Amino acid sequence: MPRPAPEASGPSRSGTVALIGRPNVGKSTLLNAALQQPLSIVSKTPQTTRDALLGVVHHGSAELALLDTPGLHRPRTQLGRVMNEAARDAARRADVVVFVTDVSPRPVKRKEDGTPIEPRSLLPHPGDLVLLSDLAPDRPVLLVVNKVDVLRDKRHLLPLLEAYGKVRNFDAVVPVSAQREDGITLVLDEIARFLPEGPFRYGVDDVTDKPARYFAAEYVREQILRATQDEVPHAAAVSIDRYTEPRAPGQAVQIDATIHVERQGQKRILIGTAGAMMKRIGIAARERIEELVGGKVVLRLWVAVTPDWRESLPRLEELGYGRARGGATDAAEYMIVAERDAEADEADGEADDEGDEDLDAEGEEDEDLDEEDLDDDDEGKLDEDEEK
Ligand SMILES: Nc1nc2c(ncn2[C@@H]2O[C@H](COP(=O)(O)OP(=O)(O)OP(=O)(O)O)[C@@H](O)[C@H]2O)c(=O)[nH]1
Repeated sequence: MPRPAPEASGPSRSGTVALIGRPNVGKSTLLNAALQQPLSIVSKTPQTTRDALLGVVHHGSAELALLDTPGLHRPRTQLGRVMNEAARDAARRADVVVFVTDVSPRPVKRKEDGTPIEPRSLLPHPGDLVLLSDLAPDRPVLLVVNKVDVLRDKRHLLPLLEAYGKVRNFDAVVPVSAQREDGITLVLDEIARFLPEGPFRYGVDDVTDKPARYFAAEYVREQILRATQDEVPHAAAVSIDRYTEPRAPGQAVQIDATIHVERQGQKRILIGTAGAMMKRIGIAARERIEELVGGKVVLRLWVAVTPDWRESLPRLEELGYGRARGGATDAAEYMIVAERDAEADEADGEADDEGDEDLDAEGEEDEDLDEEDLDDDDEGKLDEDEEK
């Protein structure tokens, strides 16, 4: 159900708002809830978001330019460093910073015999303490504590909020469930209070500044994240080789895209037996892109092995990380066509049943990360080469 917009009152306010936090805490889900549309891709795999994504929300007399950002983490690749820098850059540019965390239970410290040193309680995440120690000292910072729906005993919430309050004097603290869209209006109200007075910079119907081809690549990647596990989601990138608008009404948008992976084994997994995995990914991605563009799409997917693309700055540039997404590719080796025709529609039905499976509902963390979340084992430091 659409959220009722508050009455516009007082002078207009407008500004940039960075959603910052560790991977997987729900920043993209929060952006989507604020926009009331699933613009940003969401998955249970940490480090889903790879670059800053703008979503514009008009809320009463305020215009909020919300920037979803990659989760800040301990980087092990150039890609990780570029992602962290995108998040830090957004925080530097923002008028207001929204620091997002979640209430996932943390492991407790134990004695040698295994007995817990302290009762199992919710504590601020150690990674958050690192990130908050130098976050935007000179501008409003709001704390959003997400995923409160997972708390069976809501009495744990207040001590947790109090504990975060001791870490930093937040300008506002709002517990939410972004997934259930609970508390979102309050978050927007609080942000609006801290925005500078000024005219709106976007049209009332503007949602983002990225072109449809950017989302075409992201929605293919989203399906890869949902369909694969272990190292494949982290090793996959998508480039758009061709994006052609329809020449006449009723015709389809034509998209050619290449999925880059780093090794032959990952390519085999992605293709699947007789191309089944690729077909499933292609169909689901095409449907998502069709919703975005509001018309028919023909999507052709290739898979290419592009060794060590995550370590190569020129490759990252080509793939659009660290700047506006674009980029043609070379050496495509495999093609699957997922296009809307009678045969494909038939296949859609079958793929849908599988696709409806909500992988996100598992709420599990991916153990096979090749880049680390800032977790309890961290010594409270990012990599030496990573300026904070
Ligand atoms: N239970 C519950 N799960 C949530 C909530 N919000 C997000 N999630 C889930 O948490 C996971 C991560 O959500 P994202 O929105 O992708 O998190 P993110 O912070 O953008 O992640 P990165 O891209 O890694 O930075 C997904 O499986 C979401 O469905 C919530 O309010 N409650």
